[in-house]
Amino acid sequence: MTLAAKISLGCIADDYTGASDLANTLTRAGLRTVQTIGVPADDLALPEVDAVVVSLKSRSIEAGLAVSRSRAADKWLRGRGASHVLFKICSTFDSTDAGNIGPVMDALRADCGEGAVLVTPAFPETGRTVYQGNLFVGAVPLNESPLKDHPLNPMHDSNLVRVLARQSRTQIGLVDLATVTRGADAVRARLAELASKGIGAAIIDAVFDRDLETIGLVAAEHRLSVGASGIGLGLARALVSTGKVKSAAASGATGAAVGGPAACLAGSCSQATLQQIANAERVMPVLHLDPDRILTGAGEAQRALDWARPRLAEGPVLIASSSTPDQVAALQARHGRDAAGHAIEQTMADIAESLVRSGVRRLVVAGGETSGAVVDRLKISGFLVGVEIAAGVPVLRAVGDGGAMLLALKSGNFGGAEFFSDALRLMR
Ligand SMILES: Nc1ncnc2c1ncn2[C@@H]1O[C@H](COP(=O)(O)OP(=O)(O)O)[C@@H](O)[C@H]1O
Ligand SMILES: O=C(O)[C@@H](O)C(=O)COP(=O)(O)O
Repeated sequence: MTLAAKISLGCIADDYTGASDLANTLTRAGLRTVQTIGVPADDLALPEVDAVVVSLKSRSIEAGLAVSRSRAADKWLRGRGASHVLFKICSTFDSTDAGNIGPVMDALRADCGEGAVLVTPAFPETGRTVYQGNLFVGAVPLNESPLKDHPLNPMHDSNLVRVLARQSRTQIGLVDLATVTRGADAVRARLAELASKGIGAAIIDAVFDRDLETIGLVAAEHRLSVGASGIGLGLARALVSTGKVKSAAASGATGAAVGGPAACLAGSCSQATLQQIANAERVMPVLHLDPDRILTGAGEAQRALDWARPRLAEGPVLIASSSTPDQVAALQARHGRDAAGHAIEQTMADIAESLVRSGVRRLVVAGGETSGAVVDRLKISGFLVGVEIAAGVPVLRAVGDGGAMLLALKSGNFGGAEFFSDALRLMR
């Protein structure tokens, strides 16, 4: 990989949609940013950039593996000159008591010798705010939000000090909103106080972007932070305001139109995606996969391809495995949670691979794990960030040898009611 100058900000994202969300935020804040899939190969040619977001698919894997992959990414980023690394997690703190936020944070902290790490999933633009250590999704606490029904990591506790303490070996403190409101010096003093007590990480409250700017100023003086796109925004603005990065036009990559057939794949079962699929039915053909047939190996991918191929010449199609929480729970009771998730993800990857072989060059994928499985199968090595479709979701242009291709990787919870047609309109 040819990165001429040293990078100013290194990021490790625990899933691919999260990575594109962060890359979008950094780009819009003026940082020239590239998203890589995994730790880049040495021969990957990329333009000169300020920030690199290494995308891992480490959110829902065994904690030890998540740690080793994250450490490898961290080593690579620091080797390219990144003095600060942001570990990008989900704005809804998606994790279980086994990890992987705590174990990865502990390992990265030990590697860089950080005192107390600032942690916040706040991302006000998408309604994620943190107050007194409690995460709110819109107007409701995390444990009352649709995340309570997530297929892989249902979230039942909105108090992140408690949630992170269950996953981490270090004690977890709190930097409250009153302190953040007093400014960067107050945050610095509180963080030093926590570190002096041996507290290794602190959830920090943030409700507005200005809170994240304060947090970013302090975080940028440290080696490591943990959070979602909001803290990315704060870090990027801090790097620009302190002159460490010369702000580029916040445009994003353009490029020649790609054209050709377009398809959408949805594996997210979030409330937002279910609504987006229902709305897409009015404007494009939609095929609902039968999850039981996927689990019993009954040729569901082939059925989907036979359905899609003759329709592609007429316009975009959407193929969805998504079901309601009751249906997800019933399927998982019959087949097991991990087996169900894995089989459906791999079927989505099978379908994506065959669609691309059939000429599809514009692909919208809904769901973080689903996007990970699809992008891995397509062997894409990285993305340049294009225009924003919705908060947290940019158009992505694949880099590498696979030919011109545009993708949108949508976090299950993101996007407006007409997301699929909004995306396709911008993916030319
Ligand atoms: N009908 C279904 N029943 C059970 N699990 C499903 C179904 N459809 C998709 N899944 C699985 O649910 C998980 C959704 O996660 P993900 O793709 O990350 O979406 P999100 O972005 O909403 O978190 C994936 O593992 C996917 O394979
Ligand atoms: O921070 C966020 O909410 C997103 O960037 C993200 O990580 C979403 O994860 P998925 O919903 O699993 O796509």
